[in-house]
Amino acid sequence: MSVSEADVLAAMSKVMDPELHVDLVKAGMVKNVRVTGDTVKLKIELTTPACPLKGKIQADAEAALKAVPGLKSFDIEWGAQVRAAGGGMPGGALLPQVKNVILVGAGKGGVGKSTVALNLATALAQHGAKVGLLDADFYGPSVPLMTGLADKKPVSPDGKSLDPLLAHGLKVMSIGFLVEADQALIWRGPMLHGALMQLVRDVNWGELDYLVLDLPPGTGDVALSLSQSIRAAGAVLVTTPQDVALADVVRAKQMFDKVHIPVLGIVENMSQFVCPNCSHATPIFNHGGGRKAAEMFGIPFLGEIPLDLKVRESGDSGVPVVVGAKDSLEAKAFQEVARNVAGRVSTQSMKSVPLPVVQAR
Ligand SMILES: Nc1ncnc2c1ncn2[C@@H]1O[C@H](COP(=O)(O)OP(=O)(O)OP(=O)(O)O)[C@@H](O)[C@H]1O
Repeated sequence: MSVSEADVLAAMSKVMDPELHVDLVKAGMVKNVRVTGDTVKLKIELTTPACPLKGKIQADAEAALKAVPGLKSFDIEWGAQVRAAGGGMPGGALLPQVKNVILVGAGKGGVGKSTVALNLATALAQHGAKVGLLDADFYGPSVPLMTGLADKKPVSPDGKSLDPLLAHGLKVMSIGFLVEADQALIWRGPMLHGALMQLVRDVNWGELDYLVLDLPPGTGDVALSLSQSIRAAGAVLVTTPQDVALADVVRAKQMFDKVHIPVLGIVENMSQFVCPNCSHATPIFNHGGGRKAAEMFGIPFLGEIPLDLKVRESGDSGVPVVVGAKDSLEAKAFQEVARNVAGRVSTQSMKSVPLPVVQAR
């Protein structure tokens, strides 16, 4: 019995991408099908190199090909092509080469937002994605220290734009590179908006799959400003597990809803302290509150990061834990968060993401 390309495509159309809820053929993920006699070669192009469900998709695709009558062998080449949020329309006019802008926000300070933003960005880059990290935490930029770039300054190739600095596979820009560390930063209104637009528009980001943007805590000003000028794939909310932090996460979610930025999910940071000697887990700030909040909102829970000395030390030393201790429990937790975020962003690429209200200059 001879096998045709149509037989192979019919088999692949029975395989669902469990995250996108669409079959591989409809999602345009099946490429280069070449049937020769009773064997087939094809390429499956995932929507992110950090696909959280690759194992399941691979098992299902292989099972479907094994069930094609007459097909004796197959060779699947795996690849990934990150798609732009908003059904192929990237970050808006200000960021035409950035496929997905991911905001990282928190209802209040000190919950580990910058730590999550940095490790998320780095983990995505470790999968092979092109990633930028923009520290827009005007009131306490910590990315220069956390990336080991504290004594560096970005240069301008043309007197107008700035080249981002490079660290750990990321293109990095921070408001902290542009102002002195001890300068009192009293940003408000138009000044804040202007500086933010400079960081977004006047940086030579080049082509990026993901731009991870570390927001200042709590305030709605920056989120509002961004919602008016760029198209974000969505926001990741970081919280610690105790009840008082959860009240802040509720406010943060309401703020993103108000400015029509989809919330991709919640990360619980400083979740439990796992003793490095006996592995006993102590829920210092309680445990499970992030998941509870996610359930309450009906949004995904993206993962929990343990409270650990390594994470704090890595922040101070300029080497993120996903690089410096990449096999640790903490690094694995960040990697899982990154895969889950990438999966959620992929689902946004199938939907239309709200357009900026105004194209700011
Ligand atoms: N899981 C963790 N375990 C141990 N220390 C952590 C963890 N997450 C963050 N930290 C530490 O907590 C401190 C605050 O973290 P970070 O600066 O990321 O928080 P933030 O929410 O961005 O704060 P801010 O609102 O001030 O910008 C840092 O010293 C960081 O290294």
